[in-house]
Amino acid sequence: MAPSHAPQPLLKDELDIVIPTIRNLDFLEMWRPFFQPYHLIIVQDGDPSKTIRVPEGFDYELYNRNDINRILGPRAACISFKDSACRCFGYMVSKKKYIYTIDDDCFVAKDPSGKDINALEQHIKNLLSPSTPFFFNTLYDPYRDGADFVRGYPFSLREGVPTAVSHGLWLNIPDYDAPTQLVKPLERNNRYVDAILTIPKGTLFPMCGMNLAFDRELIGPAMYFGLMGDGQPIGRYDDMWAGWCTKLGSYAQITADPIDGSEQLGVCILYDEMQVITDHLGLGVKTGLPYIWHSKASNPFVNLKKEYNGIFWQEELIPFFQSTSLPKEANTVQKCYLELAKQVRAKLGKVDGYFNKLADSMVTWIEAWDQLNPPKGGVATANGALKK
Ligand SMILES: O=c1ccn([C@@H]2O[C@H](COP(=O)(O)OP(=O)(O)O[C@H]3O[C@@H](CO)[C@H](O)[C@H]3O)[C@@H](O)[C@H]2O)c(=O)[nH]1
Ligand SMILES: [Mn+2]
Repeated sequence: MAPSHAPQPLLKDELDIVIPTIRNLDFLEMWRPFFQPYHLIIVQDGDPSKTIRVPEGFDYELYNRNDINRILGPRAACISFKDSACRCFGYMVSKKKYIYTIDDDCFVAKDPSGKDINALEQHIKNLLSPSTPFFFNTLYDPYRDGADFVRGYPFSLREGVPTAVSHGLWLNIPDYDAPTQLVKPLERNNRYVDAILTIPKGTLFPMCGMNLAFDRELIGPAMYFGLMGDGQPIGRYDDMWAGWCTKLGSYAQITADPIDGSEQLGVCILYDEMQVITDHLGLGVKTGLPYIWHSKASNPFVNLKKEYNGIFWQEELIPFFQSTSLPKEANTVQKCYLELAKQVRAKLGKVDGYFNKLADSMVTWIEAWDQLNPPKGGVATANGALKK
């Protein structure tokens, strides 16, 4: 037990750590100094009859497929089986403001000085400091110690905007797709870049779920990791799908009512349960530090089988996301997401019938999210109805 004068770990009671696993949780021993004060939500994938041992001393809740089916009933169909996408169930059942998700083959990395990297602490700093999506700061994150806004950076934009997502990176095994893994089987990432960047507005990015944190109250309902894995024609695009939707969902382009003739930029953000589209404020997404040490290269041939449709379809998906805009009535994350599901069905259904199923799952996800996370003052009932 830490002495009472010891500083409390940042966001100790406001953050859950979500871990998808089809293996074991031995990796937690290495993370114990950093993770032990926090609550874990373990999503056990695969055979629910298998017992996953959680190392002593961790405060956790563990859900297997039987639990997911029991809690969500028919809506459980939107949670992937036999794919790391199952992790998003943990986002839904959490009651905390922040989420950190990490894979079970990711370990504590060392910085160039040889010091263990507390990835969780860095993610929290990233989320608690603003982002700068509207104007690029060439000296990287201006809010870090030892950095600032450079000359020519507009003072009107230096307040920055709330950060919704913190995307960490990986030393050793990088998150390459199967073709790249196949041609570069021995490549390891040994390059530690001491930088945190805000991803500019209107720019999509390939979000990896291996080492990721986000503000659940700002963007949680958009963090659906899609319908992947068992029974689906695609896998290992779970985090990519969520990243595209989330980045788009961060900016609800208001196509109506321009005030001064310019396009209003609006987002759906939650302020104290009030949902506000705010002009000129977006939600920031940061990438860069912290690094984790990724130890396991999954099998590139197995990955190729899972990914090939994603590699093919993404050439149509990216233009879809780049050209999508949301109506001004979409004034909550849930409404943004449901509008997006409509457009997925209308515009991607012709790419492949799978996208009709995915659009349905997106709607089911929001229904399940609202079932488990009723607005304050309402009580969720088993069938998802809201009891006042
Ligand atoms: O069927 C499954 C497979 C895996 N898991 C758990 O998910 C994570 C990631 O698994 P793994 O380390 O095998 O996969 P990678 O290729 O290294 O991961 C990258 O690809 C993404 C897949 O979408 C993933 O997010 C990336 O990090 C581990 O915790 C497995 O135990 C699972 O639950 N079910
Ligand atoms: Mn891995």
